[in-house]
Amino acid sequence: MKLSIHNISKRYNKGKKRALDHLSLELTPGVYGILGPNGAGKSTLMNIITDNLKPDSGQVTFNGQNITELGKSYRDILGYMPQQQGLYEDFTGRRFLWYMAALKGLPKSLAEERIRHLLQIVNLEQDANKRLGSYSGGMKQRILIAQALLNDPKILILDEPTAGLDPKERIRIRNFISTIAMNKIVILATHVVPDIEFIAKQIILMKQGQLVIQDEPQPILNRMRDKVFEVHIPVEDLEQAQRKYNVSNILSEGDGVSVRIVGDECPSEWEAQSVKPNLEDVYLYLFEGNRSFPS
Ligand SMILES: Nc1ncnc2c1ncn2[C@@H]1O[C@H](COP(=O)(O)OP(=O)(O)OP(=O)(O)O)[C@@H](O)[C@H]1O
Repeated sequence: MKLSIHNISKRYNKGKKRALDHLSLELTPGVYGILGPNGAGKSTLMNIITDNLKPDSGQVTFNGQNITELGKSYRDILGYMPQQQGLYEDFTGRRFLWYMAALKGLPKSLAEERIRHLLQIVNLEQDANKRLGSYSGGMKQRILIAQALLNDPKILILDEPTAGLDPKERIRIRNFISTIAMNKIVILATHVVPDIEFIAKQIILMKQGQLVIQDEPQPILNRMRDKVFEVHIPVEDLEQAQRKYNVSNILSEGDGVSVRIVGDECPSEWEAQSVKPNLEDVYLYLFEGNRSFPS
């Protein structure tokens, strides 16, 4: 199973605003984490992959066939969880799933079985008859994931699935995504960087409509070796450190602060220690520091 994005470009505002610029990707089963600052083109890409938006040039193919030509048979294998908005607050969780199953054209008997199964999977059986308006943020995210899974999709697209959740719910949703990812192409766009570091087979980093990097987490982290440092400094020096360096984290420690710095050069003002990079450091290095990896 392969989803290919071939050289896609897209502009808005009569060509004035460039959203995607000759983007190409190859996706096979597994979780892909899409990361990029606001305006990088993530939503535009997802809208094109879901065939809700036409690119100006380039094409998306599923197993070699153009998705536009596949039409309904492509939509039948697609599951999409949009960002949380416009939930039917008066619907119960169960009624919402029935409604979405009808929109997707699922036969009644199949819908009944899927809804029962999915309510169990997302752990909302007990709350299925409560109004969505009374659901917590995490419960709403879970019912949205459940609706995306109604047709047992081969391609699952999740837009910010953990937005606004507390850490416990985030971990739960993250683990849940891992377990349902088997034999599916899962595309997950998020600003919550640590969420994908642990579950993504590959990370896709985008900036200004272009692909910065598509690779497994470890090789990306390896490229950050000797670019992340920790210094222990007095509080008075913090402002100087923030002015001069890309600071990724500050931790109050005793009578000073421990500061995590991302950059090409080891800070010389203080005694610095090189530390193990994480994906947040990569994000900061590429996007806040406006740098690129040497090829
Ligand atoms: N309908 C539209 N009309 C005009 N410009 C648009 C439209 N949709 C997106 N854009 C612009 O295209 C660029 C890419 O936007 P897109 O929403 O795809 O990025 P994103 O990475 O999803 O951003 P975010 O993280 O903020 O959701 C941005 O500069 C945005 O302002």
